Amino acid sequence: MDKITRGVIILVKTIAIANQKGGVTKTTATFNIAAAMAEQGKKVLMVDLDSQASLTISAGLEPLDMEYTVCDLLKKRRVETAKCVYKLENIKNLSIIPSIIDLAALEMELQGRTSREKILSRSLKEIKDDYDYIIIDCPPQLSILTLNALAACDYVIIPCKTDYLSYRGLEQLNETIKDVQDLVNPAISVKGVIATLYEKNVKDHNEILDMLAKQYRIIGTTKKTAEATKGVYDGMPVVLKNKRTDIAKEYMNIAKIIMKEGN
Ligand SMILES: Nc1ncnc2c1ncn2[C@@H]1O[C@H](COP(=O)(O)OP(=O)(O)OP(=O)(O)O)[C@@H](O)[C@H]1O
Repeated sequence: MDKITRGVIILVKTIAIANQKGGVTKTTATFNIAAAMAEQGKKVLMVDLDSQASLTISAGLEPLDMEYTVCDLLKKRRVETAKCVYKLENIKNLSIIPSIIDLAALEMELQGRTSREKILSRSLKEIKDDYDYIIIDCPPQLSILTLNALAACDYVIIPCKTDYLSYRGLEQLNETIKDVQDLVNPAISVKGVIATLYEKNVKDHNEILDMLAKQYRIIGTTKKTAEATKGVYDGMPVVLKNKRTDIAKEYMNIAKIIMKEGN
C-alpha cells in the first residue's frame, strides 16, 4: 500500500464508505469527505460503485455521456484503469471513476468469474500511486460489488442513521467485514462510524447515538439539514459550497481526522 516518492514513503489509503442500508448518506459522505481532502491539497479519487450513479451525478457528470465508467474496469475485457478516471473541472485535486445503470446487469456477470471479489482491487492497483486517497462509494446491498470494495480497501467508514433499525443493521455489516478479513483482505479494519441524519430533538436519536458510541468509534455526527444538499445542482458538495454551515464543518472535521491518522 505504500508509494515511494524521492525516498519518502507515503501511505496510500483506500477507504470504502459502506452500509447495506439505503439512504444513510453514503454518497453525501463520500463526496464531502473527498472534496474536503482535495481542498486540503490531497489528490483524491472517488469511485462510484453504485448503479444509481448518485455520486457521478452529484459531481456534475452525466453517466450516459461518459465514454468509460466503472463497468469498464469490472468486465472481462476491461480497459486501462486510467481511461476511466475523470478529473472534476470545478474541484481541484478531485477525480472520479463514474458509474452507470449498466452496473446492475454487470453484477450478475461478475458472479461467474474467478476471484470475483478481487476484480476492483486489481484495477485500482494500476493507478493507486497517483493518489493520496481513493474513496469508494458502495451500493446499498452486501453484494459482490460491496465485497469488491471491501477487498480493495484499507479501511471502512460506516455512515449509520441514528435510528434503531440502522443500528441493528450494523451487526450484519460487521459480520461481513469479519468474513472479508478472514478470507480475502486481512488488513481491513473499521475506521469508525458517522452517525447521520441526527435530530437533536428526537429522543430515540439521542438514545441510539449513545448506543452507537458505546459499541463503535464515532468519527462524526451529521445533523439532518436541508443545507446538506443545496449544492447538488451545480456539482458542489456543501463542504465547499457553504463552508460556514455546521454540516460543512462536521465533514471537514471528519476529513481531518482521517488525514491526521492516515499519513
Ligand atoms: N445531512 C443531511 N440532511 C438531510 N438530508 C441529507 C443529508 N445528507 C444527505 N441527505 C439526503 O439524503 C438522501 C440520501 O443520501 P445519500 O444519497 O447520500 O445516501 P446513500 O446512503 O448513498 O443512499 P443509497 O443507499 O440510496 O445510495 C439524499 O436525498 C441526500 O441528498
